[in-house]
Amino acid sequence: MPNGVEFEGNKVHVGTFPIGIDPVKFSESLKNSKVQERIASLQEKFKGKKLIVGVDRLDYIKGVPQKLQALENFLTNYPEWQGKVVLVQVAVPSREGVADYQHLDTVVNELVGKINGRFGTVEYMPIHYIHNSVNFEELVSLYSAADACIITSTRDGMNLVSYEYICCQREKHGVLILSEFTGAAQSLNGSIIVNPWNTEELTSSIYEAVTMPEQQKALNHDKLYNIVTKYTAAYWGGNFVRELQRVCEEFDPKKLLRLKNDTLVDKFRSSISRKIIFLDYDGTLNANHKLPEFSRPTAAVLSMLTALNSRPDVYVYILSGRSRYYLDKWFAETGVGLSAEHGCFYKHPNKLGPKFGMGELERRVSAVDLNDSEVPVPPRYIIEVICGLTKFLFRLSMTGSVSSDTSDDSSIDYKKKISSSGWIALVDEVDLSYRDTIRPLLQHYTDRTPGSFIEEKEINLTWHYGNADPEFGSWQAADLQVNLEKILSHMAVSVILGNKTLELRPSSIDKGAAAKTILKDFGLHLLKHNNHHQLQHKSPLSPPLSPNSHSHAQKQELDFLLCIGDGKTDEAVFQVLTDSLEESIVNTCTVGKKQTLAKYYVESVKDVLGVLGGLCETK
Ligand SMILES: O=P(O)(O)OC[C@H]1O[C@H](O[C@H]2O[C@H](CO)[C@@H](O)[C@H](O)[C@H]2O)[C@H](O)[C@@H](O)[C@@H]1O
Ligand SMILES: O=c1ccn([C@@H]2O[C@H](COP(=O)(O)OP(=O)(O)O)[C@@H](O)[C@H]2O)c(=O)[nH]1
Repeated sequence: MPNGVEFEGNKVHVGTFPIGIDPVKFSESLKNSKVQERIASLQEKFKGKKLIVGVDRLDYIKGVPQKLQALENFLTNYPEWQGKVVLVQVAVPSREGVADYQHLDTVVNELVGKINGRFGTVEYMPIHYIHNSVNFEELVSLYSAADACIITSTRDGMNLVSYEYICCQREKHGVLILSEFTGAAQSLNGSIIVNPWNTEELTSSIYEAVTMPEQQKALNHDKLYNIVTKYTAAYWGGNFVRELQRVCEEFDPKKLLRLKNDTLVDKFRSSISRKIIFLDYDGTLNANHKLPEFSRPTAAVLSMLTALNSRPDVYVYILSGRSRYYLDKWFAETGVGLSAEHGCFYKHPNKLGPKFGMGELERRVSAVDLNDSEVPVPPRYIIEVICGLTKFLFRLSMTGSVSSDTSDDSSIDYKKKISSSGWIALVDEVDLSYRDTIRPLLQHYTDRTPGSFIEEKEINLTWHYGNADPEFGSWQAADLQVNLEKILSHMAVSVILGNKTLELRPSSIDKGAAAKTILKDFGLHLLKHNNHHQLQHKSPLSPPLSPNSHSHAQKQELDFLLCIGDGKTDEAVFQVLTDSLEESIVNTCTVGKKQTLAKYYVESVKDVLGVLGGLCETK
């Protein structure tokens, strides 16, 4: 799940930072002679009785009436404890001008009167009610003298009283009864956790607290004390600041450099080896359109792509989430390389010829040529019925696969399926039935979100809500995402958040995998900075190289790479390029300032076209 949002170049990060107390302040105060005297006097006063303490603001979230009712129930159910259990309840006045709080005050007063009237005697008063704040020494003395502390909040962000009580119980090892609805309940393992709405459970917890054997109390206390003295207020502060620094370092828009056309052109001009250009499509080469099928490339884009790709040693690829259908339809005339459906399929630029990229081992195994009718296929939202045929043909393409059984070489990371139209499938035995599982849910949201629609590609499914009411569409998308993640938790399918889209694709493939495979098809010696993609090139034909010789060899094979993309899916490409290529070769660039793995940014699609135009003009 995402733990932050980005808005207009700022990042808002959400984390959990449980607050603590200053334990030293409490332990020091217990050494104070006045406090020691007060503790002794309280012990004397309640000698022979179990003293339970409650300390709350008189707020309706603190569950004070629930606590009193449980005490009444306890004294009723366990009459042998009448006269032997006392509750000292400190109720600090809060928001006294507000009607609800005034009502709560009345309810609590009546309950205290009722219980004291029912069980009280000349010698015994079950509830000592202090409707006031108490000073620190008195508070610490009460905490220390009490055999148990009871907290019954129905909602409470943290609740520090629980921490303070434990801190003052080094001697007695008193029992903590703690509502499950407090933040503290998440950490304070060793307390009796209760639901304050369940009077019977609360009643039993009081019984358990007053009868708990000493050994058990000591064990529980040790656990609790360790937590309270480790996760202190100082720890909280340090943790929070560290996290703040980490997030700021990770997301520092100042570190992101603006891509300078002149510098890039200089690098391009001085390149003497191969040059690769990876470009995303939607949002990079074309501003978004409300309907995907209308977002076709302009003549200017097509002519720049053609011009760049026809230069010797320049290889242009469009790495897109689009279907093969649209990519072929729109870019065939340019001859550029393509990757469709977020890495599921790719094809090399026409000028490299049909067999380019097939390694020695793969060449030995004949790739079954498919009928070209397999591609292009119109997308489902245009002609629904074709889907079944697509599925069938896709499975057919699998039969032309280079099976791992036929290869004893681990250097082939993906089984490539190649069609006569040049497309290579990186998806390996994808079980397309995931779409049948997901489709009804997408349809459910489509029916309820006017303007939304489902785009069916060969492998991926995309739910578009760009035409829906913006607020309602985003609301529905967030809801759908939660539901999808529940269903997909046991499936190898991922949800990607796009521009007004939710896309479903096989988890094993992304644009980064396609980029890496393309680089490997060029026979590049990829560096191994980390294992992000775990696809390491190990050609049986090339001897192992040291890291230095790798980067040297790499520069001879490729000395300029430009990659521009605007979306989250392009980040996977930036990651792969950063990990596997020599830094001086790579120019990664995102569109719009944001948190990114790219080194550079440009502001807009117009700027991207400016960058490409600059390269086209290079002599
Ligand atoms: O990887 P990309 O080339 O950026 O493709 C990503 C998706 O692009 C398309 O959707 C986006 O563009 C549409 C047309 O401008 C727009 O209506 C939609 O809101 C965008 O998300 C395409 O329809 C998807 O299949 C691609 O995965
Ligand atoms: O008479 C009193 C009783 C309690 N407290 C303090 O009030 C705080 C209550 O914090 P808690 O997180 O338990 O609840 P909140 O009132 O913030 O919801 C604790 O630090 C108590 O020591 C106080 O200052 N005076």
